[in-house]
Amino acid sequence: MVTDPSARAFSWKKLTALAAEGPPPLSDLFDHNPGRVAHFSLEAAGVYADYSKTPVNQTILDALYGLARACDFEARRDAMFGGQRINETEERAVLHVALRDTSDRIYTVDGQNVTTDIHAVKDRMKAFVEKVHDGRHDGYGGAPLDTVVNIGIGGSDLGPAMVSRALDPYTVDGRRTFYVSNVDGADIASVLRQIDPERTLFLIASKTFTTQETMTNAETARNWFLSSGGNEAAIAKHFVALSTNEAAVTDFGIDPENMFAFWDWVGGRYSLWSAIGLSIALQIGWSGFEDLLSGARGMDRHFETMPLEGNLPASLALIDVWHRSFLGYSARAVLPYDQSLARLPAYLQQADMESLGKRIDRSGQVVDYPTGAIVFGEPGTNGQHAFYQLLHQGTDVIPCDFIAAACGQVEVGDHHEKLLANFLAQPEALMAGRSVEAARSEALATGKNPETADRLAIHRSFPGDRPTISLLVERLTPEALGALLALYEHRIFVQSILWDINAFDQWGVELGKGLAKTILAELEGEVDVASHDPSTADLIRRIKRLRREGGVA
Ligand SMILES: O=P(O)(O)OC[C@H]1O[C@](O)(CO)[C@@H](O)[C@@H]1O
Repeated sequence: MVTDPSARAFSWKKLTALAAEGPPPLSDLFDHNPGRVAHFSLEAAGVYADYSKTPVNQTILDALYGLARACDFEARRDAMFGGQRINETEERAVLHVALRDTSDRIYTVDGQNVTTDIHAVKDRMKAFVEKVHDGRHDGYGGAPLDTVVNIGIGGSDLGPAMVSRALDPYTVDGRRTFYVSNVDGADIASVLRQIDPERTLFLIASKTFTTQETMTNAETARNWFLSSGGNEAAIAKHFVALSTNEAAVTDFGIDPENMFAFWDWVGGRYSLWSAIGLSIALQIGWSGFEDLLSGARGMDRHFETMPLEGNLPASLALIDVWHRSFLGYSARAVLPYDQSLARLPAYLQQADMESLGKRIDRSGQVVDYPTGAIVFGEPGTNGQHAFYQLLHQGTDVIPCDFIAAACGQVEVGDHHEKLLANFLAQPEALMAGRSVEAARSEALATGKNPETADRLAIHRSFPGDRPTISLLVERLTPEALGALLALYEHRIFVQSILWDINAFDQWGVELGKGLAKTILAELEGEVDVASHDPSTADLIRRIKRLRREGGVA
């Protein structure tokens, strides 16, 4: 589907040849060019990225830029901002960028202005947040609605839940926000135990309003509300829908007046900027939510206007593709040195892996190169005491994103300096490593006898040469967070351009969903289970028996 496949093939071949020479050792790169940081770092919208500790030199970077051009980077980027239906398998435009644009620019899809609709919903959201905050919209008994429970899953949960946690210090006094996602009843049960129905606003967040987990939890919340003092008339005050599907919202029993809409051109995993972000706005106030949007807008402007060579999301994406498709690194760790970003890895798992976990290209052909990497992570320093052993000494090379804010949202004693010291030390250690000889000397220096030092040296050595990208903001404000998230969104999009895959569909989630429906009927009834493979059939029978014996079925 790229306009000039031969140019793409030429660039791909060139990069394959460069990779075959072996990635340049990081220490050599710094030895040859001590000023390398200035050439291999960029700043945009308050986010600084140092990618000098990745195995790229100017020749490799130029070849990657060449590949991006051959893949129509600019045209594809412009097609997104232009509202073209670049999500080809769902025949949808991809315009989450329009949600955060406060300028007077008009975005269109098929010639239809979508900006007016965006403003209309935002105006309603703002008015609603203000009414809840000042008590004009109160609970059925006249108490303030100071508790929000967002019920959603995937993009209708991960983005808002991650932002809500990240911006906790910006919470309007006295407000509490909970997120329920899992169909496991334990999830909603633990939230219901902590809330008062008279003070709680339930946001039922679902793009389709058909998702099994969300509808089940919404039903449970409604039953609990009705059995805990609320009545049918009070539902209108306490239940709000965030969705694209008005018919399903009405069927569920929520008045369309209590629905905040968004549109099919907002992908689920790109939806926190839409009505799906209502829980964030209720938590931090409307102006805080606008600051989040405006930070993202800053990154959008940079991404849309900056030529390839200075373009931060594009440059990081090129390195990702170099790592994944040419050097064969199959995973990437996301390591925020910031406890408030504890849910960022989970959010990025959906954003990245649901977008890039594809093996069919845009022309319907099976690709012959690796695409999306496995994304995982934990906040530093916790991860250091868990899986960093493998990052430092394991057999796989796993590129890492290290993320930090120079100033803590909360500065307690010297905690933040200690956090930052670790944020700086780990990438240095991953790059520098330690030779067997240095490990032996260190063992001797710590009092080991020569025989023990000899024996342990190899175990205490580190291969080094492990790539990292360091991302730094001044402080994790709503603006900075918005910019950081938009950076990741565009980085994912650019990778998809280079791989010629659709970053905006998710057919891979359908098969298991469908089968679960069939199995549910079998678990709940006396239906024959012979239609499954022998292993699944045996598990179903075994579970039914255990549930009978356990007294729950
Ligand atoms: O918002 P909905 O329609 O309930 O969907 C939730 C999630 O389910 C998916 O469709 C598949 O997991 C995601 O893309 C989406 O974010």
